[in-house]
Amino acid sequence: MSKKTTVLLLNLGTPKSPNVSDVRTYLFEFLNDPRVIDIPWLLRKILVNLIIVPFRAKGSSKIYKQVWTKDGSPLMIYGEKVKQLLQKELETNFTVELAMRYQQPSMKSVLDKIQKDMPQKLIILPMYPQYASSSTGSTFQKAMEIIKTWEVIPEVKFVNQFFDHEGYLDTIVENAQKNDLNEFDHFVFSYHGLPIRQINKVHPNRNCLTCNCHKEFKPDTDYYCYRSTCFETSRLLAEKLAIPKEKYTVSFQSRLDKNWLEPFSDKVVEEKAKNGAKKILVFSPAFVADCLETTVEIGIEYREIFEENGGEKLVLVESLNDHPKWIATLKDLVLKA
Ligand SMILES: C=CC1=C(C)c2cc3[nH]c(cc4nc(cc5[nH]c(cc1n2)c(C)c5CCC(=O)O)C(CCC(=O)O)=C4C)c(C)c3C=C
Ligand SMILES: [Fe+2]
Ligand SMILES: [Fe+2]
Repeated sequence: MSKKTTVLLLNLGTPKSPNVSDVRTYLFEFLNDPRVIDIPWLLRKILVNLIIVPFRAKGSSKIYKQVWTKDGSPLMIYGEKVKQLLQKELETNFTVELAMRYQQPSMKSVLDKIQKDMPQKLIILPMYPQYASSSTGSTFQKAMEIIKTWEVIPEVKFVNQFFDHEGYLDTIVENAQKNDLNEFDHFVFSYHGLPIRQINKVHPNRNCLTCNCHKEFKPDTDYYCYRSTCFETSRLLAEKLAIPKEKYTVSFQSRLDKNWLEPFSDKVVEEKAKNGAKKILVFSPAFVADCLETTVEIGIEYREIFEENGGEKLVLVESLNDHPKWIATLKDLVLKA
């Protein structure tokens, strides 16, 4: 007999609307997460509530207005689509739910609903291909805080990451191949950045920036090192697309300050243009759906930087969104869990 199973898909979350007050509420919840701004409590309260949020809300709201569609935020729209498509793909003993780590639909409200439905098994699947404490780790912590209070705790499975899943990689490859790859002078794999101190917490006995975990992926020691898995994801994609080593760069975007992972994507794009690259293709493998960081940051801001510095064409590989191969990948991850 197959078990009654609930699949909980998760993503970061997005403001209720792009208006300044909703963006402020979203940033306030997001950045007060101790796994996101991982500094002592009092310092975080001062930094986030008196400096970052007040200074950032207006600018972020402007950017959210650029990404917003008549149906809302793309991250939410694709989340809902993926939930429905995955539900269709799975047997009737599976129920698929969607929640967001911050804002709505909240993890508490969706997990309350799941608790009432009493599944025998719960699969928690944050849609982040590479593990990071601030994304996947935070989502699991929140889920555990809620589930630990339940009278009946069902069998719970966590899907920690899937950067090396063939289906995930092949979906990106297929999207990239919608372009003529011979046309490009250079390829950039741009990942969401992280503070360096967070990366170093993963392997506290050595410095990630001076060790070789980006050159060679060693699962025994580096399985949860975000920097290492980002480089490994890029190597796997480059191999599938036959892109030679010297033709691609791995970089990190969306930094909040200078102590984040380097090289910074905006600087790479600028430098490539200054060094004569005319056409570049940018991948965003850390994001499974179109969002502010892809559509606006890469698609608009980096394109401008590239063109201002002598480049002609920056093309962004579209996100996995509702691609049938991505839905098949999620199905496989669920069935394997
Ligand atoms: C890939 C997964 C993500 C990790 C890891 C991550 C870490 C992280 N992010 C911030 C700060 C911000 N991120 C913002 C937006 C944003 N971040 C992710 C994903 C990861 N973040 C996504 C998918 C999005 C877009 C959401 C959308 O609705 O489109 C923002 C808000 C936008 C802005 O003001 O720039 C902030 C702020 C930190 C500090 C961090 C880890 C330390
Ligand atoms: Fe982020
Ligand atoms: Fe590392």
